Amino acid sequence: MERVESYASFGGRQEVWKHHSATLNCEMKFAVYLPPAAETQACPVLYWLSGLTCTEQNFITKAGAQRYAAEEGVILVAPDTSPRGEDVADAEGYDLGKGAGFYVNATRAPWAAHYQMHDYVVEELPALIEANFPANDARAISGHSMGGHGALVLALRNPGRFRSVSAFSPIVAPTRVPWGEKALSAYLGDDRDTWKSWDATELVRGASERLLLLIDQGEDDQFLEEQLRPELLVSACEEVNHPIDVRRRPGHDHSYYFIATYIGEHIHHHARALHPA
Ligand SMILES: N[C@@H](CCC(=O)N[C@@H](CS)C(=O)NCC(=O)O)C(=O)O
Repeated sequence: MERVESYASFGGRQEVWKHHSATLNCEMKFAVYLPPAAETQACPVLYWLSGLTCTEQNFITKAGAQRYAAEEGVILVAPDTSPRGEDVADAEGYDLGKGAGFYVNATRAPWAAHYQMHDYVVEELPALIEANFPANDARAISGHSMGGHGALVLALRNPGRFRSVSAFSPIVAPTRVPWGEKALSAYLGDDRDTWKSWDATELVRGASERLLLLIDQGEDDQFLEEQLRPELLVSACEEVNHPIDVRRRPGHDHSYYFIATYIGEHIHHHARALHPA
């Protein structure tokens, strides 16, 4: 593992590391923000999953999250959004292949050789963070758009693994919208039954844990009606009495300007779960 960037930030450090991922079978970068509290004690970790086209850079350069993580004593970890490298399969378009791993474990060629983002984010990355940084095993997860889908699905698939979950502008029903249908058919094949275990609106129906789903959604988001459709998750939650809090924000779009406006509220929400009284 090698540190490739390091900056002072709000009394702590913003770093970027690269390492060989055994799960993804390639070299990966991830960003880690260490709050000042991490100099003297082990801190809990909030994992952030970015959206389509992003790398580990978008969140750390645009969301302004470091100020809140410093105040709350929370480590932030932001992985890349797909495996990377010349021998990693890719496709035309920004919504499949590199930059579009969808946080699933692919089962189909040519994707399965590297596209195992679920296992990377749930298993390999936390093990690496908890062994090499001043991190304890209290974990939370959040993300944006494709990464909001990732946060919801990873939390719902892995009860007990995360103490809290939230999302900005998530793709809540990938089995029913164009971005999701394109990615899931490529990574998993044409049998739509196999897609359901990667869809938050399906998973919530069988959830064994009642983790509150905190969601922020801009009402002027250009992807709201075709790709995101938060009302589908709200109905599924109502059917099974699963707690959900969707905060609709007038005037906000899909961008990091929206995320930066409300990220403090999300980090506060996670900090309350991560630092039990
Ligand atoms: N219109 C965009 C669609 C992709 C997009 O909006 N990506 C969002 C996540 S779904 C994002 O975070 N983009 C990078 C950024 O804003 O920094 C494009 O073609 O690049």
